[in-house]
This record gives sequence, structure tokens and C-alpha cells, in this order.
Amino acid sequence: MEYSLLCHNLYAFSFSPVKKKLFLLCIMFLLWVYMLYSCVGYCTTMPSLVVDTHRGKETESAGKRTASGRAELMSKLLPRPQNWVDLESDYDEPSVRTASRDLLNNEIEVDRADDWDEIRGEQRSPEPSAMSSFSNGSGSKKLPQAIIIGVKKGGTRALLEFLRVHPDIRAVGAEPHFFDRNYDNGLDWYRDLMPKTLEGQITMEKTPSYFVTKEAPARIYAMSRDTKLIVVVRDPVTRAISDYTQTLSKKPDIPTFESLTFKNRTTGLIDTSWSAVQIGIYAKHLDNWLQFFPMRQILFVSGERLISDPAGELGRVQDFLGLKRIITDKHFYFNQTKGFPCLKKAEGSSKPHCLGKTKGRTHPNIDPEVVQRLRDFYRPFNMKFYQMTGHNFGWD
Ligand SMILES: Nc1ncnc2c1ncn2[C@@H]1O[C@H](COP(=O)(O)OS(=O)(=O)O)[C@@H](OP(=O)(O)O)[C@H]1O
Repeated sequence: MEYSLLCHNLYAFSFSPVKKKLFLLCIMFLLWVYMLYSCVGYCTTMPSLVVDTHRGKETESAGKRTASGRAELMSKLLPRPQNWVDLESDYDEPSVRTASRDLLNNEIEVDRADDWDEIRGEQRSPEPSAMSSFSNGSGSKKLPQAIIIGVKKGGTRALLEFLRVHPDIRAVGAEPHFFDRNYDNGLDWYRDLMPKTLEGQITMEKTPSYFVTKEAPARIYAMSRDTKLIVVVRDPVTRAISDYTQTLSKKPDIPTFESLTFKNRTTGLIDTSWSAVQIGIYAKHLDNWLQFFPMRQILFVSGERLISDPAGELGRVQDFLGLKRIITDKHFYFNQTKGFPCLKKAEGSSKPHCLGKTKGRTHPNIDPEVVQRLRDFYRPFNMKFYQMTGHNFGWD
């Protein structure tokens, strides 16, 4: 009797139309609260992600949790950013960072502003094709087997973007700066920045400051003694002017190139502590690398030929990496307006692409006497470099 009464009450409860509506409303409310919660979580994550990426070194001290969080967030952003990323190198030569000049000390911040803009751009407008690779979960993240280690303003971005056309190359778009600024974050952090690769694909990155970082050769060797190293070199005088032009574009009030070049203009003594000058002493930096890596493991790409004959240089790079020559002259066209070779189709896109406006800036006119003095300064170092590499780059 009692049992049938209970059943009756339960039946009345579950099928009462008012209670049924209340029950449904409750579920809808809970769903709504859950969606709101997820949305708020997403929105608060995005800005911190950008800020962390932008801050780079400054956030390092926040500890492992922050670092791994940043790695996770960066990996979501960076492995397959917009196909034609055009980040500008954002480093200064370490020994010069300690120089007393405000101009030099501020250079990292000045350059970082470019990364900030570009990475924001990548978040805003990933192309549909980029999105499909972005969400491609196949493969696994590996440490890079080949790295473009330099030189700043040599043409490193062009080389990396051209290489990314190759189906057997996957590269991280932004500069990880692992072997100079972020080494304390550890190899897992570094690996996590890399895009996923399938068997037979090569993982790559480019950070041009490695070439002038004293600790970089030993650190890369410790990661893998088999790492293939690529250096894009350019006439050191033009490179110095290009470097200066980059800083000038962000800080128009800096002293003239001519005054920064000399320790003492009257005596004509060159200021080798100025990073723009020092980076171009290639023979000196190369010596450091040869303490750890044999010459056959380093490929030197001519920055000049990368412009005049991109397919030729890309052929050499593909051979060096042990890849089939897939990138050929059919992939390039010369854009008259830009004044540089561009890709007919960038990786994952059907549209032609040139590098952005931070690549190929108009250089200021430099006093020809100062240019000549710099040429004289670099000549013996260039000769030594040609001797070491067995290649005359024709800068003299
Ligand atoms: N195809 C193509 N398009 C545009 N620019 C090209 C290209 N190939 C090489 N270059 C030259 O690359 C120079 C910039 O070098 P990096 O990319 O190594 O600069 S950075 O260190 O990453 O900031 C850049 O230097 P500036 O001309 O002084 O701006 C270019 O001369």
C-alpha cells in the first residue's frame, strides 16, 4: 500500500508539467553559466598569451610554471602561424648589450615591437589553409635537426619562408631565442615550440643572434652534435647599414650611422663594440663554432645570391639538408615594386607572397668616405672568412 503511494507521488512529480519546465529551465541555466565561464576563461587567456610572448626574457623569472604555460600557449600560436610571417630579428649582440649607450641598450625593446605586431597579426587573420595545418594533430614535436643561426639582416627570414614551401620541412615562424635568451627554460620548453612533424620531415627554426652568441655552439652541440647549421651571410658593410636602418625606423632620434661607426672620427678608429659593426666580423664568430662543429656541418648561404638567384641558393640548401630539390625557379617571381624575389605561392596558400615592409627598407645615404673606411676595416676579416669557408662571397 505504502509502496504504491510512493510510486504514485514519484509519477506525479516527474510528469507534473510545471516541475518539468522548472527542471528544463534549471538545466538551461546551468548550461548558460558553463558557457559564460568558458568564454571568460578564453578571453582572459588571450591577452596574457600575447604579453608573455612579447615580453620574452622578462617573464622568464616567473618560474617554470609560467615558462611551460608560455610554451604551451606559444606552441598553439607559433607552429603554423600565417604562412608568410615576417618577423624581424629582435636581438642585440650580448657583449654589446652591456655597452653604455642608451641606443644599444634599448635595441631589444625597439626590435621586439616588430614581433609584437606580427604575432598579433598572426592571431588576427590566420588563412583558412593555415588553420587546417594548425589543427592538424598528426605527428610529434621534435627538436630541430637544422637551424638557421645567422646572421642578423642577412636574409634569414626570406630563406626560412622559402624553405617552408618544401613539404619535408616544418618550421617555427617566430624566433625562439632558445640558445641565447631562453636556455634556462630547458629542452622540453624548446621542443614544445616546434610544429609537429611526420617521419622524414625536418624540423627547423631561425634565430640569427645564435651566430654571435658565445654559448650557442656548445649548447647546440649538447642538444645534438648532428644539428645542421645554416648561416646567411651578407656584405658586412651593407649588413651594418641595414641593422642601423632597422633601429632608426623605430628610434628616429638616434645618432647618425657615421658617428656611431667611429670611436674617434678624427683618428678613424672603428668602434668594434657597436653591434652593427661587430656582427659583421664573420671570421671571428665562425671560429667559435668551429670549436664544436666541423665545417661540413655548416652551410653558408649568400644573402646577395638569395636575392639575385633564390632558386640556386635554395638548391644548395635542399642538397645540404638531404632533401629532394622541390623548390625551383618555378616557385619564384621578381616583384618589381618590392624589388625582391617573391613566392608565386606561399606554403599552404594559393596566393603570391612577398616579405613585409620591414624587409627591404630603403637605407639612408651614408658618407662614402665612412663606407670606404668600413670596407677597409672588414677586408682582412672577409679574406679570412673566404679562406675558412673556401668560398669567395665577392664583397671586396
Ligand atoms: N625576398 C626577399 N624579400 C625581402 N627581403 C629580402 C629578400 N631576400 C633577402 N632579403 C633581405 O633580407 C634582409 C633582412 O634580413 P633578415 O630577414 O635576416 O632580418 S632579421 O635579422 O630577421 O631582422 C633585408 O634587408 P634590408 O633590405 O636591409 O631591409 C633584405 O635585403
